[in-house]
Amino acid sequence: MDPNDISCLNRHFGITGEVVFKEGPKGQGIIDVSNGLAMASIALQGGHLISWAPHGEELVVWLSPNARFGPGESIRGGVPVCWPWFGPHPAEPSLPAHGFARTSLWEVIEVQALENGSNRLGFRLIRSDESYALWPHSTPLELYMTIGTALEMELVTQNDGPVPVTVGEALHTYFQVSDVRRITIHGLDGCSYIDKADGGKRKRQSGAVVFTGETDRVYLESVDDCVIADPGLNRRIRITKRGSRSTVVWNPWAEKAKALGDFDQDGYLGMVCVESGNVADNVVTIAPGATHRLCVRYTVEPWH
Ligand SMILES: O=P(O)(O)OC[C@H]1O[C@@H](O)[C@H](O)[C@@H](O)[C@@H]1O
Repeated sequence: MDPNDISCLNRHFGITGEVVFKEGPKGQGIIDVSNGLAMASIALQGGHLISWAPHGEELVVWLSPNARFGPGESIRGGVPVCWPWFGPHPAEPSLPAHGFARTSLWEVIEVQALENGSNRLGFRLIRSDESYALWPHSTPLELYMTIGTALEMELVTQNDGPVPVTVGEALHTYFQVSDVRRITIHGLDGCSYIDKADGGKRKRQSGAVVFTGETDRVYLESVDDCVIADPGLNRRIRITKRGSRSTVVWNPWAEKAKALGDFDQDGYLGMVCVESGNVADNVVTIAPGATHRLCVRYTVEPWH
């Protein structure tokens, strides 16, 4: 099946009124999910979830109004899939930052209506000559999303090759917040981190994370739940994970956001990235024939 053919996708995988494939900005294939519990949208390029909110809740996942949707462009916001390396390539800095999964086309492999009212969607990364040139390994990659009161995402890397492969990865989730200067992030107290906004110095977190300027940190050996406490939106967002030993916390602040060019005026104040993955010291080596799973669950809790 042509992975871009909207009517074919609707015929094979659509669920009337619940899971609908459509043409989005710049002709990109988009899936709109609206069930009794939540709404979400996903771009087929990047296997990129671009919005999610349980019913009755403000958007949880943030998307820049200036996000670019062109072929091969990464979308500012949502949940970019960083794979098979995170940030700059470890040996070759001219290669695309965060790997190629977020700019590649993904094919749909399953859509299900679950008994609890959620929808489960499955995607497989489509490999191309270009991506084999960047990453000459046979490592099929699948992504599963369950859309309901909770959002669950599972990134599954299979090593089909004859040698071990080492993967860096993250679900680079952008969260909508009332004002990044007023939120706190809990669950990282005592973790050591690489401060990318301070020349890569190694530091240790003490207490909750607060934001007073550009923040770009890779927390290592971080396995506990992270909670974004947002008094302005009267809620806490809980991030629970398995198969992930790193958490990346990022806000570009004013100058960097301006330089990136796909944030709107003061847009950086309304977002924060809390990324679950395996990065830097925590990259994962997968033995031949083995499978690695990165699983993350997002829920919204009331303030009180
Ligand atoms: O602009 P990009 O490639 O989407 O990356 C955004 C940010 O992603 C974060 O994960 C990195 O830690 C930052 O260093 C980076 O600036």
